[in-house]
Order: sequence, then structure tokens, then C-alpha cells
Amino acid sequence: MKYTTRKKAIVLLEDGTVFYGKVVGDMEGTAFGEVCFNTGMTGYQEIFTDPSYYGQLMVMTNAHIGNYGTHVEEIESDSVKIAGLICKNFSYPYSRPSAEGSLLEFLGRNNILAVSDVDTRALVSYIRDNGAMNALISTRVDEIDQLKEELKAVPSMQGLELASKVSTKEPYFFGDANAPYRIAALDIGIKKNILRSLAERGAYIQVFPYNASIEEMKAFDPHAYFVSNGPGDPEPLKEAIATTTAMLKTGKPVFGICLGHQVLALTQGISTYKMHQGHRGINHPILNLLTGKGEITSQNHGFAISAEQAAANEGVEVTHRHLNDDTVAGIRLKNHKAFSVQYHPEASPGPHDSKYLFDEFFEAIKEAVPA
Ligand SMILES: NC(=O)CC[C@H](N)C(=O)O
Repeated sequence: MKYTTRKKAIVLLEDGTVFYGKVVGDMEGTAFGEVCFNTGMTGYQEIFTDPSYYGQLMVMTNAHIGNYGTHVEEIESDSVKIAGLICKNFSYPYSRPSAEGSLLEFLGRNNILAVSDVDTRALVSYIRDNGAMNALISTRVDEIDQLKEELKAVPSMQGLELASKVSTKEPYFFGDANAPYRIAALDIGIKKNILRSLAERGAYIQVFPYNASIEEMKAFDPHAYFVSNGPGDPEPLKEAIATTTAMLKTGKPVFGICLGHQVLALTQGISTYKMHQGHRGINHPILNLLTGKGEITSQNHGFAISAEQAAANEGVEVTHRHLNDDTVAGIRLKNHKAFSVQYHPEASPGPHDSKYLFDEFFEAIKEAVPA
């Protein structure tokens, strides 16, 4: 086996706590970010390429990462978006007939540093007790004092605008130009599977940069608007909040996912806050308050909207709640055809319980489109 003896690497947390591991492959260097963990048993490639994770060091709680290789259809964007990977066992060999390459090659092509052989259970327990915080991973194991200084310069996730880093620079089209419905999507970090989920239900989509104006979006003559998921703190997204407010004024249906949900709440004067450690995994239980049904959902967020302000807002109805901690997981506006969820109905991989949300969006579009 090529990688039997490997160099030591460290995980250094903002509060000075150190965990040791080994560097994956022959990578070298240091990567900084907010340390957070994902409990999904599968889906590492989708997670690593999800733009919502930009700027985060990802701890995978599943004990084996890389064992089924990589496949081009399992990406959520064109590059790896996590800042670095922390795992227990990194699988150099992989076994899946349809895999196209190894995770090692995939991370290498994207210049992503990965550290394995970390006691991830202890690290995750530590984050659960002490909250999400900045951290670094590094092969410079003998320079801890210097690394602590460098870590101080990393901005806190709170207040950080990151949508502009991952959004498309130019508008582009997705889907079949002859599809019956046109949707204008605001890309503040959009996942590919959202576009696929909209296209397969009959939409031709134009995707716009994070700072697009409503005039640019209206020029596509859309039947509906979509506000995407994405990284960072939602509150600094002044342009996206203003554009979403303008979307509502058009009277057309509006659907928001995750960061898009937070932006929709912000248009209604409902504030957001940073959670203790966030929700990241594919088995999060949600209660749909409109139907009384439960859903198992895929989630990836570190911020949430204020439950008190949502409940007190006369124009807003809370439609979904997270059953673990009672946080708000979905809202709809009473006077607009607009709704949003904090989780990922497009989840790939993940449970399919929430796909009906796309169907409801299209029902609203069909109602609004003259026959
Ligand atoms: N998946 C997302 O869109 C994440 C939204 C936001 N960045 C958060 O962490 O809460």
C-alpha cells in the first residue's frame, strides 16, 4: 500500500485545543475555517462540493471516507468548496464498479488538505459541548505557537458574507429552453441538484449572480423566482434581501431553500442568529405543521431564524419545525405565494421525504400561469 507511513498533522482549535492525526496522501500545508461536523453515512462528494460549506473545515463522523470513490454525477458544484477535511479512516482504495476515481485524486485536483486518523468522536463531542469555532488543520506540527497567531486572523463566521465568493459571475441557463415554465434563480451558492429538481418538473431556469437586480431577472420574464442555499451569515446579504423583497412585489411565486429561507425571513424583518453548532446530516426530523406529518431531512446550516419573531410576525406562518430542538424549519408568507425551508428537499444523497415542496412550488406556478 502506497500510504502506510504518513506524516503527522494537527487540528488546532481557536481555544487552543489540539487533536493529532495524519496527513492524507503527500499533501502539505495549512487550511483555516470554521470547524463543523456532518453525520451523513454517505454523500461525502456531494458534501465537499456543496457551496454552502465554503469556508468550513468538515469533520465527517462516518468512520470511513473515500471507500466508494468519486463519480462526476455526485457533485453539487464544479469544485470542492470545503476548506479542508478531517476524518477517522481515509480509504485510499475504493470499491464501486461505477466509480470514476479515488477521493484522494479528487481532493488533490482541488488542492484540498485532508487529515485522517483523528479521534473524530472526541472532536465532535468537544464541538457539541463548546460550539462551532474557528480552527485550522496543518502539517506544521512543530509550529503551534505561530499557527495560533495565524488562526487569530481568520474572521468569525458570524457576520461573514460569503455568497459573493461562490456565486456565478455571469447569468447562465439550465434545462430545456422549450420547457413550459421559466424560473429566475438567485444564486447565492446554488447546488446543482436544486437546478435538476426544478428542470425535471418542467422549468427552464436562468441563474443570476448574487448581486443581480430585479430588472435583470424580470428581463427573463419568469413565471416564478427561486432563492438558493449558500454559505456564510445571511444578515450581511443586503443585495439578496433587497432583490428578494422586489421578487415578492412582482406577485409571482417565490421559493427559498436554506440560505434562501433565511433571506426570505429577513425580508419580513425576522432576524437570524448563529446556532451553537448547527445541523449537518441526512437524518434530521422535521414536523410539517400544516399536515401533521413527519419528514426525515438532509440539513446543512449553522444559522437559523428567530422563532419568537417568526411567531409574532402577522404576515408569516411557521410551517415546519425541527423536532430535535424546536427551531423553525419552514415558513410561508400569508399575503404572497412565497415559502421556504431551512433544510434540503433536493438532497442528493438523502431522504426523499421533502420532494413534495418542489411539487407545491410548481402547483403555485401553474395556478399563476394563465391557461
Ligand atoms: N445550506 C445553506 O444554505 C446554509 C445557510 C447558511 N450559510 C447557514 O449556515 O445557516
